[in-house]
Amino acid sequence: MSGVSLSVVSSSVTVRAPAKVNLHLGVGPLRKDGYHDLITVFQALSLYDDITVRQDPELSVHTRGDGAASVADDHTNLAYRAAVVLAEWANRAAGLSIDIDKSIPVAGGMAGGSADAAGALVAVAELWRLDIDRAELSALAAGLGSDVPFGLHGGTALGTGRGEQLVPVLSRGEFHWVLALADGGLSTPTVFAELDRLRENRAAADTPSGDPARPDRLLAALASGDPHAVAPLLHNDLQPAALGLKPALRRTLRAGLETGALGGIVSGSGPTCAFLCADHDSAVAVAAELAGAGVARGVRVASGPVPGAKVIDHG
Ligand SMILES: C[C@@](CO)(OP(=O)(O)O)[C@H](O)COP(=O)(O)OP(=O)(O)OC[C@H]1O[C@@H](n2ccc(N)nc2=O)[C@H](O)[C@@H]1O
Ligand SMILES: Nc1ncnc2c1ncn2[C@@H]1O[C@H](COP(=O)(O)OP(=O)(O)O)[C@@H](O)[C@H]1O
Repeated sequence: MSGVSLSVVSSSVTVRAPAKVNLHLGVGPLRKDGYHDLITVFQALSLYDDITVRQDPELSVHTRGDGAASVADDHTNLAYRAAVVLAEWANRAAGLSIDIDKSIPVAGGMAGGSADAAGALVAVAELWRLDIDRAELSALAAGLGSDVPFGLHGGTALGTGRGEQLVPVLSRGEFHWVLALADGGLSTPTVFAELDRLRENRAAADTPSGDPARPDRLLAALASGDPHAVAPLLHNDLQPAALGLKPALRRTLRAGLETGALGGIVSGSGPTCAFLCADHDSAVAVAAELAGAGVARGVRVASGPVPGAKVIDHG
C-alpha cells in the first residue's frame, strides 16, 4: 500500500514534573509590585506529580494523591490556568480534562503547584502538537508564577528576578536528600510578609535586608559534587520567618542533624525540611530515624538534580 501516511494522534499525554528545593535563597527588599528580588539556587528532586491531559468538551481539573483535598479543582488551580494561557496562545478552545496525581506536598515549599502548571504546559503542547519554543513556554510559565519556569527547566539552576530568570548551574554527581513533610502548609505570601516584618523589627539578623549576593562558594561546591562541601553552605533567608510561623520545625531540623544528615534547611517558604546526606544509604538511615522520631508527618528519600517536566506516556 503506497501513499498512505499513518499519523498517530495521542488521546492522552502524561507528564512527570519534579519538586524543587532551594539550596540557597537570598531575598532582597520588598519591591513596589509586591514581589522580592531573589538570588536562589534551585535543585529539582525525584519527588514528582504526574499530570495527564485529554481532549474533552469542557475544561476541567481533577486532583488526587497527597494533599489533594486542599487543592481547589477549579479555575484557580495552576494547571487549569496553564491550560487557559496556552489555549489563548494557540488561539484554540481549551477543551481538556486535566488529571493531577500528587506526591509533592501541597503548600510545602516544594513548588508542587508550579510543577503542575509546568507539567500542564508541556502536556497540552504535546497533545496539540504545538510549535512553541522553550523561550515562549518559559514566558507563559513566568506569567503563571515565579517558580513555574524552573518546573520546566529542572536540573540545578540559578534564579534571579522574582526567581523566574534562570541560568543552568554546573552540578556534578547526584545529591541525596531526606524530606521531612509537615502537618499543614505555609502560605508563600505570608512567609515573605513575616520576613519583611522581622526585618523591620531587626529581628532577622541573619537575613540582611540589602540586595542579595550570588552564592559563589555554593556554586563552586556544587561543581565539585561533594555533599560535605555543599551542606554547610545551604542557606535560606525565609527560614527565620518559616520557623517563627511554625516553631515545631526547629525540632525537626535538630532531629535531622542529630540522625546524621550533613545539613538541613527549610525548603523555600516551608514547612518541608530538606536534609542533605552523604549518600543514598545514609539518606535511607536518616529517613528511618526521622520517621521514628515523630517530628514529621512523613519522610521521603529523594535525589537531585533531575530533569524538568517531561512527557512519560502517550495514551
Ligand atoms: C518561595 C519560593 C522559593 O522558590 O517558592 P516556595 O517555597 O513557596 O515553593 C518562590 O519564591 C515562590 O514562588 P511562587 O510560589 O511561584 O510564587 P508566586 O505565585 O510568584 O507569588 C506568590 C506570592 O509570593 C510572594 N513572592 C513570590 C516570589 C517573589 N520573588 N517575591 C515574593 O514576594 C508575593 O507575595 C507573591 O504574591
Ligand atoms: N495544582 C496545584 N497544586 C497545589 N497547589 C495549588 C495548585 N493549584 C493552585 N494551588 C494553590 O497554590 C498554593 C501553593 O501550593 P504549592 O505550590 O503546593 O506550595 P508552595 O508554594 O509552598 O511550594 C496552595 O495552597 C494552593 O491553594
